[in-house]
Amino acid sequence: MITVALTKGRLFKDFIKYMEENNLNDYIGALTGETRSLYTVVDNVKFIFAKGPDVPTYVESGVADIGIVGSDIITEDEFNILNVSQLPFGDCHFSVAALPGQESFNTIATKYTNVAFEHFKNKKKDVSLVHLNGSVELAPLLGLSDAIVDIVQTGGTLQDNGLIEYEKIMEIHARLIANKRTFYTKEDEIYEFLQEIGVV
Ligand SMILES: Nc1ncnc2c1ncn2[C@@H]1O[C@H](COP(=O)(O)OP(=O)(O)OP(=O)(O)O)[C@@H](O)[C@H]1O
Ligand SMILES: O=P(O)(O)OC[C@H]1O[C@H](OP(=O)(O)OP(=O)(O)O)[C@H](O)[C@@H]1O
Repeated sequence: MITVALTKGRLFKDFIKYMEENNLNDYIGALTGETRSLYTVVDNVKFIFAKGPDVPTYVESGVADIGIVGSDIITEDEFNILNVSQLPFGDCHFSVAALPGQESFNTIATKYTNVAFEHFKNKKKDVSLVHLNGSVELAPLLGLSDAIVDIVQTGGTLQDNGLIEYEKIMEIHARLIANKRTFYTKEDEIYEFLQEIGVV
């Protein structure tokens, strides 16, 4: 038996869409049922459904053998895991955004304080960071910050709130991560699963 930690929310929807588009039908039925259960077992694979930042925690501990997580999560925080490979879904990017005509970028609101800190440090720019847990676009509208560092996918949220992108910081993709020990001790089962989902 192997345990696979899946990120709930958008990344899960992208994963299902990717499998549907590629006719990888082994797991779709079991994963898309109407239930609030947070795990399901299909043959030799147990899937658990977790919030993004918790997926590497499960994998690091060995409770899960492999995981699917956004690169945003493992860029923001360090985990003792194998960062195995990029997956062909979950594409978006980190950007700096603000109101049009904004001239100073001294205060930055973000969920991703480490990403923002590194970005402005590399530019040799000293900024104050304001940590928020969501709806980050509100901050420049209300004067809490000059700008934000946030994930942009369609650009719809920025547009609907009258903000524009000033700088793209980095691309984000779904990543396959693995436990440093069980990736080798359960190599055959993991390889078989990765074949079934078309990533090897
Ligand atoms: N538009 C987007 N906004 C945020 N994350 C996105 C977006 N598009 C793809 N992703 C990817 O999906 C992952 C999970 O995103 P999701 O929005 O479901 O979680 P979240 O915003 O952390 O959760 P919640 O909204 O419940 O706090 C992210 O870690 C990221 O890699
Ligand atoms: O470019 P878009 O396609 O509009 O996507 C980007 C938006 O989606 C995410 O927010 P989310 O909906 O997860 O809500 P949150 O602000 O509460 O995190 C992200 O933080 C942006 O606000």
